[in-house]
Amino acid sequence: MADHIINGKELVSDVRGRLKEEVERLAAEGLQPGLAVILVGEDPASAVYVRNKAKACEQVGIYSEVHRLPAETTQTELLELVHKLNAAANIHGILVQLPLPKHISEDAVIDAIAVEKDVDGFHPINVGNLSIGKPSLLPCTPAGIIEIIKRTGTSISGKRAVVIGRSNIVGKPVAMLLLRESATVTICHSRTENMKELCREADILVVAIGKPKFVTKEFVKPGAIVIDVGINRLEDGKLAGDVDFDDVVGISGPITPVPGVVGPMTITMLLQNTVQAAKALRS
Ligand SMILES: Nc1nc2c(c(=O)[nH]1)N[C@@H](CN(C=O)c1ccc(C(=O)N[C@@H](CCC(=O)O)C(=O)O)cc1)CN2
Ligand SMILES: [Mg+2]
Repeated sequence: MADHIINGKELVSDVRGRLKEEVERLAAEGLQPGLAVILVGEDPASAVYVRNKAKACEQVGIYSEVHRLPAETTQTELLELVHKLNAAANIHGILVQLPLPKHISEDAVIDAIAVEKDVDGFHPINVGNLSIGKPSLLPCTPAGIIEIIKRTGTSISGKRAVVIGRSNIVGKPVAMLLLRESATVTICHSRTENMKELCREADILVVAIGKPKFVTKEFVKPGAIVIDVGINRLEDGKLAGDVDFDDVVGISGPITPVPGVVGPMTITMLLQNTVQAAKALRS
């Protein structure tokens, strides 16, 4: 593999190794971080992500419990479970896997999670704290993206960063985090005019638009770091990112393949948030 293809296995095992050591130190002090994950319904992709989260917890020594609820679960029943977990002393992080079935309001459920246990960083108070630069639990995919960029040795301060996508889970928070690192940030979306030209100015290009192979080499400034957040299942069953990797790899600087980097790093940041929440709740 070309040396500018970012190696997710190496990155993830390094960060998880560090977290495992920290969890061991906390255990010696009598604290075991605990995560509760709630999965409603039978979405197969969500089931895989939840299984991977539980496995990752086990790997680093975090206690985890998965609450698998039927698709017909009412919003009231789900909120009751969230309230119970908010009060549970052995649980420091609560995560409700998204998407939820249509009859449940995601906003109502996220609002019900105790702010200090919101290890997804989706609660409006955590989102607000991120935007005004106060310490908070950060959303996992955006936090992972910053970690990936830093670990390639790319400096962010003063650089032009373009984010394609304006979702609440990825596009907006990653733009806020890049701004916090003193990048000059542009957010592009479906209505953006001259998107290729804007992207070609980017030293850092983050793509989270949900369209397979949308970004081709015409979008990329030579040497730019390219972070692909897309996970698109193609008709042949293969996964594709939002970046046309084969087209872009010859011109970009460090680039993330899909699968293998952003997804596993997202789960790693969830572990990190759970440890952070456990330490904050203890003190
Ligand atoms: N409550 C949340 N729900 C969702 C989130 C989230 O951060 N919190 N993000 C996504 C799903 N997600 C985590 O929950 C997630 C998606 C993908 C991966 C991952 O490891 N992807 C692999 C490919 C996996 C595959 O084969 O399908 C990769 O990129 O290498 C991890 C987590 C929406 N919901
Ligand atoms: Mg809904």
